[in-house]
Amino acid sequence: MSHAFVEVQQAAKRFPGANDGDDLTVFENVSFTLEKGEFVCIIGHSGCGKSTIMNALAGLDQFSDGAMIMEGKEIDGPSLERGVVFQNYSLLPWLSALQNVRFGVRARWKDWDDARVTQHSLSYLEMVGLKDVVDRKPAQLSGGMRQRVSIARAFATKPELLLLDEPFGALDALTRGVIQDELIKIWSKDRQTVFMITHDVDEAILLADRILLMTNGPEARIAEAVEIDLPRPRQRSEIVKHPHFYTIRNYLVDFLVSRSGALRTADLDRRGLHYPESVNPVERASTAADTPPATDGQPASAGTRSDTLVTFTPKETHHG
Ligand SMILES: Nc1ncnc2c1ncn2[C@@H]1O[C@H](COP(=O)(O)OP(=O)(O)OP(=O)(O)O)[C@@H](O)[C@H]1O
Repeated sequence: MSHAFVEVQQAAKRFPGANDGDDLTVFENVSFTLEKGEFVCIIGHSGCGKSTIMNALAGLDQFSDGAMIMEGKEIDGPSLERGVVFQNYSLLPWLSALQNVRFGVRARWKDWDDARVTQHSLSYLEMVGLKDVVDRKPAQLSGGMRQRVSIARAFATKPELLLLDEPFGALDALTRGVIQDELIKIWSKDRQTVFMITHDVDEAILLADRILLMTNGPEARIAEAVEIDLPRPRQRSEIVKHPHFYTIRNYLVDFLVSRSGALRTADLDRRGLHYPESVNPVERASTAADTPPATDGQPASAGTRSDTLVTFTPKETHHG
């Protein structure tokens, strides 16, 4: 029996309630897999638990229930096999860009001599366009440059699983576009497995093989996985011309604008649970639970269970 590269099984996260109140269940029954070499994005409204899932995969947090398995072994703490890039760069401020990357590379390959560590680190800094500023400290770099150092550091250590928590969230649109292109370039070369949080639908379509859609929290879940089968290599200016691009985009936007809240409301009603009125105006406004959106082209399959894969390209049927 074959197993996925990473499997999250029936995960839930609960926090104790304040002042002896009820526990807060952020999410429940979250199950998904990542195949080796796959680029998977997860989207959902603030507070549904995306970072909590990512931190658990990084080994920095634990689920209240459920299991996480990578290559047949339970994840029970941080490991060099799992690299993380956070939104806030997390560079060591007293080290130069090169020293920051060298730090990770040195920890990964302890038997490499200094020249090899430096050469390997420089090659990744060059890939993200920082060849000329490798001796600068983080404070002497722009936000975009700092994030490129973080990405170079994460990829240079060649972890088997890369976890990216909104890595471009703090960047302006132009810089974001440039670094997305660099990320595609570097991922195309190494084909590591990537799990990325983003709030940007266009970014998710540009980068992902699959996008996991989370309903609103508390009591969130993964409602669907959408397969992005636009041809690679993808370029921002080209994919918008693909006949499926806007169908996929409309589907995702509709999920975020209405279905993510409506599905949660339906889940709570089904279970007889009640939370105070949502502070999320989008959720308050939503009504059409379980109704796939009207798009200019319907997906080949659609549903509302976490194991539902939504595709927009009808698969070829082979006869004989
Ligand atoms: N230590 C804690 N105690 C109580 N609640 C917590 C704690 N840590 C996180 N939470 C709650 O868990 C929920 C999920 O947080 P998380 O950061 O995972 O969400 P998210 O989907 O990543 O949000 P965002 O998109 O804003 O980053 C939030 O409602 C948050 O308030």
